[in-house]
Formats: sequence, structure tokens, C-alpha cells
Amino acid sequence: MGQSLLIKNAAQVVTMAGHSEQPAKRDEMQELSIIENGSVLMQDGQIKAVGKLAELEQQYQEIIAGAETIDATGKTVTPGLIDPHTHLVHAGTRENEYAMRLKGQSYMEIMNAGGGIHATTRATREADFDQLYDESKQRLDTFFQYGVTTVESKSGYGLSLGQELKQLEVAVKLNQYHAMDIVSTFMGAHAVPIDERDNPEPFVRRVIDEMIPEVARRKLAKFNDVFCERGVFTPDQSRRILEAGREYGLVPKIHADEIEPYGGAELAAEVSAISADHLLKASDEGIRKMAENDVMGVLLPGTAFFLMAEFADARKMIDGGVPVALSTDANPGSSPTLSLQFIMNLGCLKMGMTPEEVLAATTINAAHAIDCADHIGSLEAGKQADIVIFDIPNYLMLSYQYGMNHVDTVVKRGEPVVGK
Ligand SMILES: N=CN[C@@H](CCC(=O)O)C(=O)O
Ligand SMILES: [Zn+2]
Repeated sequence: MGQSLLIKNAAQVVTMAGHSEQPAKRDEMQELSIIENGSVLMQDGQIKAVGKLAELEQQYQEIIAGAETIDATGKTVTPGLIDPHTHLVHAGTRENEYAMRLKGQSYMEIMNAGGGIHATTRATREADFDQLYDESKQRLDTFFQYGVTTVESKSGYGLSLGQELKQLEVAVKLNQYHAMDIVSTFMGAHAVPIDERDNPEPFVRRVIDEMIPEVARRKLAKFNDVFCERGVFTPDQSRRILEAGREYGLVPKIHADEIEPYGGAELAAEVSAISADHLLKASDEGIRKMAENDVMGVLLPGTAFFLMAEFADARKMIDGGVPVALSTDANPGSSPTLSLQFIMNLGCLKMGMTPEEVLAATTINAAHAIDCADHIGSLEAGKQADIVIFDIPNYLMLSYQYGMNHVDTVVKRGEPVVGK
């Protein structure tokens, strides 16, 4: 018999069961399927059963007899949190730009003057593989400490074939050697290189003709993302890049309507993107089209908070039938945080989401946003045993006591990686 682990007698086990086929929408986002005084049995890295201890003992007596046990009395158990939008692999920080923004300069002004994404591109190009690996590994360790067990990771600070491949290969190696699961996105179209800004077409062609085919040939990414924004990539360029990726099997994602309304949400629907992310300025028409075409809205309230911008209208999206997920957008410019718990709090207080909705948005819907809901995102028999024990008596405390880390223990594939 393989290795087994029992988490027993948690005050609440938030299972999120029942939404693995389709993302939770509208009122479904309120359904947490909680088991009070519940237990979770795991074997060989997978969930064997979830329920009351007495029931599990009856059915799985032998496995439980040989299992390691964690007593979760008074604590709350949830699926491992999932962060579906990060710029994990990059070098350096940009606290100087933060200070400039506090004095009144805007994010786009700084970028247009050669800072912003260009600054991190310079730093990332200069960093060798090992430096990038070490910096990103530390971020993964912190994500674990905060209860995240899977992250999506974008390239996009290379902006040339070789440099984009370097970033993606760092993510591959981290996925291999770090216990965290990493799902990779190619984002060569994160910015037009600074010296080509006046004539972006040759760069767009290189993304389409050189980078996408090579990334796909080496199987380095599952998704293809574009920063569709005035002054970055137009909707037409974005469409061509996303359609080209689709031909090579890369599923479209879009940084949409972050700074200005620019047709990004509409484009996401038209190219059947799996998600449109940001959406601070998404139009009503765009939101309607996303709902019609089942495009996930990945909302990044940390970015609105940090850029001192208006928050995305999560209420309008959820009430309009758009499935919503939440993410940190972890990056050095617009959202330098690794705390998805803080993002949950912002979701409630700044975007009008309920504590139930923010949990759905960071577990099962986040899993759907990266096409992984068949094996993560909920506590159901057969799924991967990625689990967090929070040191709180009920799930409401998660988004109520803000700016804190409530993690007690993190279990990844059936093994504790944080805590006892
Ligand atoms: N908006 C574009 N990309 C990132 C920010 C990248 C950066 O500023 O380094 C985002 O999602 O916010
Ligand atoms: Zn982003």
C-alpha cells in the first residue's frame, strides 16, 4: 500500500465539489460544499475520500491505520489555492518606479520613457539562467507559504526568441525540481522592444513566424498571451498573434482593457480565449460577449490597488454570467505581491465579491482558467492531494482578518511542504 495521509476533524472542509466540468458561474460561485467537522484521506498523492471521520474509518480502516495523521481541530481546510496569472520568472524589482508613481507619473508614462516592462526586460536579459532560477524559486517558496499550490507563469521579459526561451526554460526546470506545479504561458507579445516602437510590425512578425513555432515545437507553453493595450499591441495585432498561436496549439489568453477600454474583452470572446485578464475598463458589450462565449474573467485587484486605478466591476461580470477567477498578477511593476490571501480580501472589499465567491475564484475557477480543473481546484476523490489547512475556525476569517497569512499547513501531492 502506498503512502497515506489523513487530515482529521477540521472545523470546516471547504470542498468546492461539483464544478470540475464547467466553471462556477453566477450563484454557483456561492456553493462551497462545506463539510463541518470533516476529514480528508489521501493516498499516493491523490485524494481518496472526503467526509466525516467515522464514515472514512468505516470504509478505509486499513489505509487509515497506516496513515500519517494531522489533527485539524478548530482549523479550516480548503483546496490548495491556484494563482492563474503571474509573471513569476523575472529579474529585479522596480521600487524606484513606485516612488515615481507616488509623485504623480503614470504606469504608461514610465513605460513609454523606457522603464516599466522595458526595465524588467533589460534586467531579465542580463540575468543568467541560474540567477533567474534562484529568484523565481524564492518566489515559489513564498507562494507555498501563503497557501498557493499551482501557479501559471508567463514569459514576456525577453522579447527575443532566445531570451523568451530562457525564461520559459527556467519555468520548465522549476516545475521539474520544485514541488509547486507551474503552467506556462508564452507572452512574447508583452511589449514592443523599445528600439522598435516606431515600427512594431517586424516584431509582430517575429512573434508569429519565429517565436510561436519554436515555443510550440519545444512544448514550452500551453497558452499564448498578448498585452492588448493602446501603445502596446492593437486589437488587430493581438488577434493575429493569438490566431497564429492557436494554429500551433497554444490556447489564447489576453491582457485586456487594463488601462483603457480597447476592445480586449470583445477580442477574447471572438478568438475563444480561455480567459481575459485585468478588465478594469472592459465595456458592457465586451462583458456580454465574454459571458456568451464562456470566457473566464481573471481579475487582478492587486494591480488596481497598486496602480491606484478603478477596480474591475466583478459584480457586473458575475451577475452577467461571466465565470470569474482571481490572481495576484505577481510582477515587479504593477503588482509586487505573492499573497493571494490579500487579493481575496481586495476582491471582497474593493470589487463587491462575497467571501464565498473569492474562494471559488481562487480554487476551482482558477483551475479552469488554466485548464486544470480535471485534477486540481476541489477536494474530491481522485483529484491531486493539494490542500491547505488554515489556522482559522471558519472560511469567513480568511478574507476578514486582512493582510495576514492564515496558513498552518500546506500539503502538495499528499505531502506536507509547509508547516508540521
Ligand atoms: N500589463 C502588463 N503586464 C503586467 C505588468 C508587467 C510589468 O509592469 O512588469 C500586468 O499584467 O500588470
Ligand atoms: Zn499580467
